[in-house]
Parts: sequence; structure tokens; C-alpha cells
Amino acid sequence: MENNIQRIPVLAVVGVGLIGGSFALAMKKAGLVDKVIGVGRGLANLEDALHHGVVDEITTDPASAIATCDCLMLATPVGQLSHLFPLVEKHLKPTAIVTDAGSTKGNVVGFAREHLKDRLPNFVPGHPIAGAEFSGAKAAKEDLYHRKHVVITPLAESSISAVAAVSAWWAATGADVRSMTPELHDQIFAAVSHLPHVLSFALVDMLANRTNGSLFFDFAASGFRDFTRIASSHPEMWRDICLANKSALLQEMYDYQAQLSKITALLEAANGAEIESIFATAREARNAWLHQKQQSLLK
Ligand SMILES: NC(=O)c1ccc[n+]([C@@H]2O[C@H](COP(=O)([O-])OP(=O)(O)OC[C@H]3O[C@@H](n4cnc5c(N)ncnc54)[C@H](O)[C@@H]3O)[C@@H](O)[C@H]2O)c1
Ligand SMILES: O=C(O)C(=O)C[C@]1(C(=O)O)C=C[C@@H](O)C=C1
Repeated sequence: MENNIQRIPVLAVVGVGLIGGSFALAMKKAGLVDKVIGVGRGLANLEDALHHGVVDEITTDPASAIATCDCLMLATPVGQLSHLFPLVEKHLKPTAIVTDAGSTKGNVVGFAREHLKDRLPNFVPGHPIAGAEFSGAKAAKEDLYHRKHVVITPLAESSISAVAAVSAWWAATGADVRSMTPELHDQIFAAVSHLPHVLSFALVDMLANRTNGSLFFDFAASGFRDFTRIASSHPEMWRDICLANKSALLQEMYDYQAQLSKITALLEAANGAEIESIFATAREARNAWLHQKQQSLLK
């Protein structure tokens, strides 16, 4: 299978964190890459990446890495891409392929259309649906994408060969690659990823700001831990995601507020039957989702 996949003599990863670092490790494990250049904002994380064998060279100068690479993976928080795409347009080799791992796609495609001119066909937007609340190169894992979805949202202008290469690289990580429009992508992930993160951050922030908050944290247990795991995620990354997907996320927040208002009214009326019915529907839907994930092994 490997023989049919385009090899990557030089892979440059801008943002060598959990996601970019895991992509580099997976490409190394698949034997598809000869050299990985890690690009970062500061040396401490890059030195960790070098030390752990995630990358082979490091630099804080994106232009030099962009000019040298055959595949460019942009894995910074999504807000950074408006600064990075002008460098891509200026320095990327005509034959090199660019992709990204951002959690939002509409704004990334917008930045690409604004800044990538001659290099727009080289770009294939992507998003691995895998992750964790951990950040940085030390969190990178070679099997992070194994049996996970990766969504690509190719542009009409993306070259067929670039789409094929990016799909094949992700497939080589063990992922199941799906294609959709950026609009549908952003709508889906507003509901199943971005809203849950906002809710989790909001609850922990609310309790942290109580004068007697430590009393509540003292007694919080596994239910609280499960609901709030994702409130340990990176604040800058999630700020960028919320701002980038503002309209779809706001719609989900309004719908959720309406749902909370409905349950609030039922509780005020002590309407146990209706409350139980909502909980039963939710339990059934979640169990069916878990079962389907277990069957497909795309956990
Ligand atoms: N964490 C997840 O669960 C997850 C899952 C899928 C996609 N993503 C997306 O992947 C991207 C990276 O997320 P992550 O979890 O790896 O974050 P991370 O914090 O682990 O890594 C991001 C790295 O990018 C660096 N960086 C930021 N701006 C930079 C710049 N201008 N130039 C060079 N380096 C820069 C940071 O210093 C950091 O080392 C984000 O766009 C995020 O939305 C995250
Ligand atoms: O597992 C986690 O901690 C995640 O937040 C992963 C998660 C998600 O919401 O499922 C977060 C952001 C991504 O863009 C994709 C996956």
C-alpha cells in the first residue's frame, strides 16, 4: 500500500503540539517521511519535540521551513493561519502540498481564499477528529489518529493530486477519511465539540469564581471529572475555535439555552414525568451512539 502513497522528503509542521506532533510521528511510523522540520513560536516546546524524536530539525522562522518542504502541515491555533498563509503564498515550492488540522474550516478556507493565490490548488483543508485536553509536543502520540475520523473539506480549486495525497497520508495514520463542505463541518462540530467545551469551561469558571468554590471542588467526584475533562484544554486554542465558528456556535448555544429553559420550567412545575422522559430519550440516544462507535471501532 505504501508504494502507492506519495513520499514526503521534507515535512514541515508549523505548531508542533499534540496534533501536529502526532501527525509527524504517524508519518514517521508509516515510513513516508525522510525529514521533519518543526516550526514554533518558542524554543522550549521545539526542543522537547527534538528530544522526543517528533521532529528532526527545529526553527522559529516559518518562511525558511515553508520554502524547503514538500508537505506543509499547519497545526497552530486556527487564528494564526491568517498570518501564516501570506508566507505560504510567498515561499511555498510550486510542487509542495499544504494542509491544516484546524478544528474549524469556514474561517480557514476564508483565510486561504484571501491569501493563497497561485498556491490555492496546493491547499487541502483537514481536521482530525481526535485529540485530548493535553497540549504541546510532549503530548504527541504516533497512534492518535488510529481508527479515528479525519474530515477534509477540499476547495473546488484544490488539485486532484493534492487531495489524493492528503487523503492517503491521513489514511496511512490509520484514520477513516471523510469529505464534506466547510459549512456542514462547522455546523456539526459546533454541536458535538465546540458547545460541549463552552459548557465545560463555563461550569468550572462559575464554581472557581464562588467565594466558597474550594468547598465544591473538594467534594466534586467522577461525574464532575467526566463532564469537565475538556475544561483542561488549551484556552488560546478554544478562544480561536469559538471566535472562528461564532455563528454556528451561537445557534447551538441558543438551542441549548432553550433546552435548559424548558427543563427549568419543568422543574419549577415539579413535572417529574416530562423530566424523566427527556432523560430517558437522552440516555437511549447516548447508549445507541456508544454502541455504534464500539461496532465501527471509530472511537
Ligand atoms: N487538541 C485537540 O483535541 C485537537 C483536535 C483536532 C484538531 N485540533 C486543532 O489542531 C490545532 C493544534 O492543536 P493542538 O491541540 O496540537 O495544540 P497545541 O497547543 O498542543 O499545539 C499548538 C502549537 O502551535 C504553536 N504555535 C502557535 N502559534 C504559532 C505560530 N504562529 N507559529 C508556530 N507555532 C505556533 C504553539 O506554541 C503550540 O506549540 C488547532 O488548530 C486545533 O484547533 C486540536
Ligand atoms: O478529546 C478531547 O479532549 C477533545 O476535545 C477532542 C476534540 C473533540 O471535541 O472531540 C476536540 C477538538 C477537535 O477539533 C477534535 C476533537
